[in-house]
Amino acid sequence: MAVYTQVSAEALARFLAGFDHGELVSAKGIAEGVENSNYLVDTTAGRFILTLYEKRVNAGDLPFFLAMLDHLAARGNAVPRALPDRNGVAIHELEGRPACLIEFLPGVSVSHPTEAQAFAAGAAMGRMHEALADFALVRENSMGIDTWRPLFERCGRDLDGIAPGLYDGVGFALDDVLAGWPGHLPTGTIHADLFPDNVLMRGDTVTGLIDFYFACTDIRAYDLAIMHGAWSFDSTGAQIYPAIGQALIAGYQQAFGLLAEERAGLLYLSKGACVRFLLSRAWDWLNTPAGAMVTRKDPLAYLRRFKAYDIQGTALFG
Ligand SMILES: Nc1ncnc2c1ncn2[C@@H]1O[C@H](COP(=O)(O)OP(=O)(O)OP(=O)(O)O)[C@@H](O)[C@H]1O
Ligand SMILES: N[C@@H](CCO)C(=O)O
Repeated sequence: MAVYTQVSAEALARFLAGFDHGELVSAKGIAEGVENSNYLVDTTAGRFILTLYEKRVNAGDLPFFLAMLDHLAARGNAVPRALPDRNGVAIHELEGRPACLIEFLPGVSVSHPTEAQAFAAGAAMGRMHEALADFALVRENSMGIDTWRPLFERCGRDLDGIAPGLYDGVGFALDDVLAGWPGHLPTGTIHADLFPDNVLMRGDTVTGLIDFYFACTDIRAYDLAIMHGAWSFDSTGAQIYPAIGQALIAGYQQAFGLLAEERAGLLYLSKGACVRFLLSRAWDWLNTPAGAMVTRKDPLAYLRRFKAYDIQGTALFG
């Protein structure tokens, strides 16, 4: 359960008093997620999400994320905006952490997406990229390709404590990805973490894209590659569902389009996404603070994905 920071009822009631969104009725920590502390807050005026930003979110980046959400919402994308208080301020401090009160969106995230759901989610990413084509702000990817070797070296031989041979396995994957990376592809503003748990759906309809706190400026097709790895495998990474990946790509292509060179680059972008999530999960596995109510995610699930991409190759993206 991702609640790193506890919020007292008194502090939350005082916080809400600054907004025109009713008085506190109830609040409970949300089980999903690993990055930030999230609470579901009911007030006399409705339902909201309270997010306290933790270790990986730099407070200085919040204006970028909130501007991106406003930009997308203004163009009809279903994304949650951070709500301003009576003074027009959206970024606050609560229990010593940066905090925002955020619109609640309906829908649930699916654990086993169907092809129709994958098509709809790919199309939602395509519409998001379309809407972001004229978004002017830039944010470097804090988990981008240049950070992978330094993070690998910081994890070092401790990786072998997670699984024997993991240090060599990650080293091989990293060398392969750095050699094949299609760094020439078009860039844009990307979500960079659009896993199934960050897409809210009702049936086959996308009702919300959430969790924009890795959003950045990077290769646009890398966003689709991240999605491919997250959606078209089971959670252990042992089982691949190629038709789900094809549906994602088809939905994206229909909504936004995909250049032939972007399609050709998807294999190495997807392998790169495996290295990125393998490393962040391994780092968290080795460094999760004692007492945090959070379920660590399995790094090995991304080594298995990497191996599947390595064996099956470009046929997966044809
Ligand atoms: N705006 C929203 N509307 C409805 N539910 C939301 C909203 N924001 C977050 N949630 C719920 O809270 C959960 C955790 O949110 P979120 O994914 O942002 O957390 P996180 O810790 O940043 O997660 P992650 O591990 O994906 O980075 C979501 O899975 C969803 O159930
Ligand atoms: N989506 C990420 C967690 C957020 O970085 C993962 O599954 O590893």
